[in-house]
Amino acid sequence: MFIFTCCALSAQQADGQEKLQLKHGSHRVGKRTDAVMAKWRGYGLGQFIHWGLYAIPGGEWNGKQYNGAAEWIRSWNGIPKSTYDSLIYKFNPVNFNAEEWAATAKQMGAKYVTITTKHHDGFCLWPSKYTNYTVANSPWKKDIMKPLIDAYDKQGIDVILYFSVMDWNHPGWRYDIKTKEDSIAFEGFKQFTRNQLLELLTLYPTAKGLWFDGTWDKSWVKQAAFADELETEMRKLRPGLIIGSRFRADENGKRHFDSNGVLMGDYEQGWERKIPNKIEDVHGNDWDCVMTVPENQWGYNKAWKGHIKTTNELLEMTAKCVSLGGNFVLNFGPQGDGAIRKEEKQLAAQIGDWMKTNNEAIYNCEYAGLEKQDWGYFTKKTGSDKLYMIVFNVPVSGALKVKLPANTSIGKSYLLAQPAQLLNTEEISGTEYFIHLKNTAAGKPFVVVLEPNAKKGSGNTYDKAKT
Ligand SMILES: C[C@@H]1O/C(=N\OC(=O)Nc2ccccc2)[C@@H](O)[C@H](O)[C@@H]1O
Repeated sequence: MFIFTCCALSAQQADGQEKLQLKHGSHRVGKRTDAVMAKWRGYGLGQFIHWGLYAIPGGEWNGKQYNGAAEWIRSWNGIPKSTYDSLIYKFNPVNFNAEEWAATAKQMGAKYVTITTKHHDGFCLWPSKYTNYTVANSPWKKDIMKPLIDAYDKQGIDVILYFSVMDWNHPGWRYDIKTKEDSIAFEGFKQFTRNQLLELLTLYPTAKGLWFDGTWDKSWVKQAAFADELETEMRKLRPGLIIGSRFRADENGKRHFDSNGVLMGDYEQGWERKIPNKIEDVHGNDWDCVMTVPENQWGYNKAWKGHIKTTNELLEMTAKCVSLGGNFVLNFGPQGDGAIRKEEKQLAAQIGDWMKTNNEAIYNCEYAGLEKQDWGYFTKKTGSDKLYMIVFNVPVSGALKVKLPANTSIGKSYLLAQPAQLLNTEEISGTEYFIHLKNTAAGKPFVVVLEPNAKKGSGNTYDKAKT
């Protein structure tokens, strides 16, 4: 007698776990090992750009503030949908300057940028031939994506294209497929989606990846086979293309991780406005965290409310992400006229100031595998033993505790900003040390470099307490 599990054939796995044989699950276990993904892994810091028609109202309509995220204002019952949709006739960003945007990202120290090509409202920042709802039919008329991609490429900042599958403007979009009519309409929508994605990859061949969004509704979750085939087609068209875990579900509707718990896509995209706390939380996968400056505003909002993150907070988020093997991506929401708001320009300048001195501890660094200490975060240079201590909390003692692996000692340590000034390191026990700071009134985060040595002899100098 054959016993079929509810959703798929199962096979005994080497470790005894019941592994489902999936047709549309993940096609790879473990991290990608190619050079394109290795470069992505080392980016450290990125920029997100949310820009579109929603930047024109900026979270306000007829003097009333929309309480949600500004880029979702079309979903507010305070605006007739057709009225929002006619914003296309007001899209004329006279202060848009692609070189300025790219220069701001360069100043901040971003190594990659994710730019909205089309958000949930369906308005395309490129002249797509598959819909009229594009820049081509706005007063602006011109392609926005090409000058942006060219400007970022010129700055050496890699471009990832954000694409919302959910498209409120397209007549074929459905939240779920319940009737025959839904099914027919959604088949047309799927072809439209495929056409636009192949169009983007063809028009902008230097784009390194696609950042998918709007893929949580049942209509798309039910398209495991179609999405799987489309992902394969896009990867064939653009070898090395980076696609995250948010694009598609497996045949059981599992998103981000398939029914066997294996990551879908090339990196985990679930870290939206949240950061893992410990290395176990990332399950050995690549990942990045995308973060807003206010609590939850991606598109431009005239009136930022609540807590606005400070430079030091954002630097600490960057350090924490890199210390746990990920990248940190900070969102910018340019104004409807195309200018970047002054608060974001200030943040870019201040973060950039710090990165100018300390980026060695961020770029091409990874999880150091050391016990977290209260003073801040460890990172390790990929392919080297060099360790960095990114210090946010200087202890009153001025002594930074470090626990190294057995048979490792500290060769030398110094402030990254003052490499000639060696710091006094004191061995507490076989693997524990204090790094004694000369100046404990830093006032802003700083980096201590540790150059470890293989330890002569073995183990502890002092016997463990007999308890
Ligand atoms: C980066 C952000 O991504 C989004 N949504 O991300 C989600 O993950 N949404 C979500 C998460 C859990 C359940 C349902 C939706 C968008 O709606 C938002 O406007 C912004 O572009």
